[in-house]
Amino acid sequence: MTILTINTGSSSVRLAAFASEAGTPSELANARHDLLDVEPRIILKEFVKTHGFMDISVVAHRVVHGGMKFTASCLVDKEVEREIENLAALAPLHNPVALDWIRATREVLHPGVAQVAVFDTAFFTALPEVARAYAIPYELTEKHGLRRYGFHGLAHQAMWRSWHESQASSTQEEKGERVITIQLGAGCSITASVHGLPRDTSMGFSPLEGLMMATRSGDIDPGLITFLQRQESLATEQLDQLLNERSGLLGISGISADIRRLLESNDDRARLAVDSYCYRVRKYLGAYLAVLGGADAIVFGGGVGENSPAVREKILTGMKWCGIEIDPEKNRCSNGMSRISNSGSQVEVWVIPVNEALILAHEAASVVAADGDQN
Ligand SMILES: Nc1ncnc2c1ncn2[C@@H]1O[C@H](COP(=O)(O)OP(=O)(O)O)[C@@H](O)[C@H]1O
Ligand SMILES: CC(=O)OP(=O)(O)O
Ligand SMILES: [Mg+2]
Repeated sequence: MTILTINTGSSSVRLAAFASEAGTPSELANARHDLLDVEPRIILKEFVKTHGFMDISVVAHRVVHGGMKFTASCLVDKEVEREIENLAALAPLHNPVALDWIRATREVLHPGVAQVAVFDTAFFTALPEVARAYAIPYELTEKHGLRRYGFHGLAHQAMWRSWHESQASSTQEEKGERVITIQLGAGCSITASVHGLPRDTSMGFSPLEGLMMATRSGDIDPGLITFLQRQESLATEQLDQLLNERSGLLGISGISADIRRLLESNDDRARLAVDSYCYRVRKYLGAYLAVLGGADAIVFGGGVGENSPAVREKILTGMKWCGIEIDPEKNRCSNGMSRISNSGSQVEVWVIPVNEALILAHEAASVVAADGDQN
């Protein structure tokens, strides 16, 4: 069986194909495209043709917001599509794009191909109630399903699994399993987990809350929103756009959403943007150390987390007091999966390439198998 996985992020789309028989899916090919100017039909046709994949039997799509209804992966039908569409306003950078790819897949591949939706939110379904609740009137919470949903579920799961596998081969005594995973891509979030189960996470009801991101604000005082609404006479759509597309690194710097450009710049606002970005991660890290009562490992992933030693260093410098010490040389030279803490660090610090595609492939295989058992 050949599985195609499609991961639509806010700045990129990643395609991968896997061969899957009884065991672990093994990757055959992958491709990454910037989301700007991408036409799903053309990309899909090209990917299938280039690699000669004529036998794709299932396609797994990452869908960022699954709301209350989707707590596990499922086959996509008209009803599921409608629900993903209904949630589009809460994940405007993601759900509409995922829908585009679902529709393009139906057109480009043969009609019998099964499509599976794998939700970023599903991993956080069992988040403890204290971490989930918003302090607003409870009737509204119940009426609208207002909770911290949490996002980047595939990414945090992928980082945790890779870290856990690395421990299995370790000869040391059994390690604790309090892990803080930090996903820094175009979207950014941080999750505290124990034995692979999330205890808290920074993204909330929508993927806007928490850390500062490329173009998203992350945490801001809700009072600021009502102030701007009044003073700037902003309509709801304009506010959505301001907070999702014109804020974060881009908003503060006024130069770029790409942290590489800001790190190279001498501009004061570029520096402020990078400093605020790293400061926010450090602040959350402190909070999650308190939530977990310390940590056994910290893991960095995502386009920034995997590739920017400068950002990792800014976040973690001066944390020896709580047992975190990175090795500057290991940090600078990290390549692929690597441990960048020094030997005296009580908390291990890792850089781990985030393999969301493998999680997608596993989910696709199990949904198809469960469907086969039912029929
Ligand atoms: N070498 C690098 N140093 C710093 N940031 C990088 C580097 N390479 C890529 N990035 C950043 O990674 C981000 C994209 O990360 P990615 O995880 O692919 O995003 P997405 O959230 O779309 O999945 C971009 O904003 C880019 O600035
Ligand atoms: C949820 C989210 O922000 O995802 P991404 O970082 O891939 O845009
Ligand atoms: Mg991503």
